[in-house]
Amino acid sequence: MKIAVAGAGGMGGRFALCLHQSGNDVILIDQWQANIKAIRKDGLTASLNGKVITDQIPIYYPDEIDEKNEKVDLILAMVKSPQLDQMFHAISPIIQDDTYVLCLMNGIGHEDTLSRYVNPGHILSGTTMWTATMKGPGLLELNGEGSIDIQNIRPEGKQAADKVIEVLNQAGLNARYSDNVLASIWRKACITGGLNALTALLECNNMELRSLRVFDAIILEIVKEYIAVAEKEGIHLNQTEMIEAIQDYCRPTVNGFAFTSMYQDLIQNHRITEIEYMNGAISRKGKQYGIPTPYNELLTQLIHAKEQLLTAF
Ligand SMILES: NC(=O)C1=CN([C@@H]2O[C@H](COP(=O)(O)OP(=O)(O)OC[C@H]3O[C@@H](n4cnc5c(N)ncnc54)[C@H](OP(=O)(O)O)[C@@H]3O)[C@@H](O)[C@H]2O)C=CC1
Ligand SMILES: CC(C)(CO)C(=O)C(=O)O
Repeated sequence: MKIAVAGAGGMGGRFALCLHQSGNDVILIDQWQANIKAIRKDGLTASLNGKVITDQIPIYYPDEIDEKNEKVDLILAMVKSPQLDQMFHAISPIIQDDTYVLCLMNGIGHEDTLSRYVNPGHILSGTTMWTATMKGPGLLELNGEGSIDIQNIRPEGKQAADKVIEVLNQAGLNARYSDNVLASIWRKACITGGLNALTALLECNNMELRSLRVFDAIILEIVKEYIAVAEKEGIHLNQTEMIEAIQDYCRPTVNGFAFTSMYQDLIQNHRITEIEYMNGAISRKGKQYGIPTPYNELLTQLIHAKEQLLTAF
């Protein structure tokens, strides 16, 4: 399959590497100059569960992409949420009638952005529990295990979803079909809502967060707010299941030693975060439905305050 991975960060790099190594024709698209330079010069290098591998994968700036140089079967959307619209606007020349798009990014509402550029019948949506850390330009640290849940957002996309799952599984990415991907997206959003902002504010990894005496009490309130808002959107989240999923994720044998993507953005790289697509979305939707969401609102405000202190934002 010919696949363009839009966003050559940690996660885009992980998926590109696995898909390329399993025999697909893969290109990367990114706009981080140092990253592009490094990958063009030395290839994409990853420490994959301790084993170092390097692979040569073509990489382009978005404005180098036009309809004549690259016709792709699938675009994997793996940028940070605030960049999605800009990226798809820039690469719209390669989005043709038979192109499919798979979005595995964190956050709520990306299908609406993608629908501006792609026929909704060609959008596949999903979540992933794989993780990745960008150690520097062209350099990835990939630890632990993960999975991918996917569904077509319109019935006509089912055949494409099955084909993409097959390709992802050939690449060892542990993908499966979800009958209710919106619920999977909300479940994942609730996990990131519990972990990401707190780890960035407290500057700790998942396991350290889990060890704090206040952890259970705060997580309970965040999760309750997610559940109340999700219910209004017709999505049922189970409180015990969500809390156990968050606790489980922090175990040393799962992803306890990992740093969340928000920690990486804000604390390591001093970049603005995806908070508006995570706890911020709950706070906005809470207002819309008349549901109080004080924990998610405060977390959103505190992350914005920290963005103001640490970034040029
Ligand atoms: N990392 C993780 O463990 C997980 C992440 N996700 C989600 O996957 C999506 C992609 O995330 P992820 O791969 O982590 O994103 P990264 O931050 O690793 O990369 C995203 C983009 O940010 C830019 N960038 C990254 N690092 C730097 C830097 N140091 N300096 C300048 N620019 C930089 C690059 O493009 P540009 O220059 O165009 O900004 C890059 O394409 C997000 O929605 C995230 O929430 C989901 C599960 C786990
Ligand atoms: C790994 C996980 C699930 C942690 O919340 C995540 O998606 C992230 O870091 O953004």
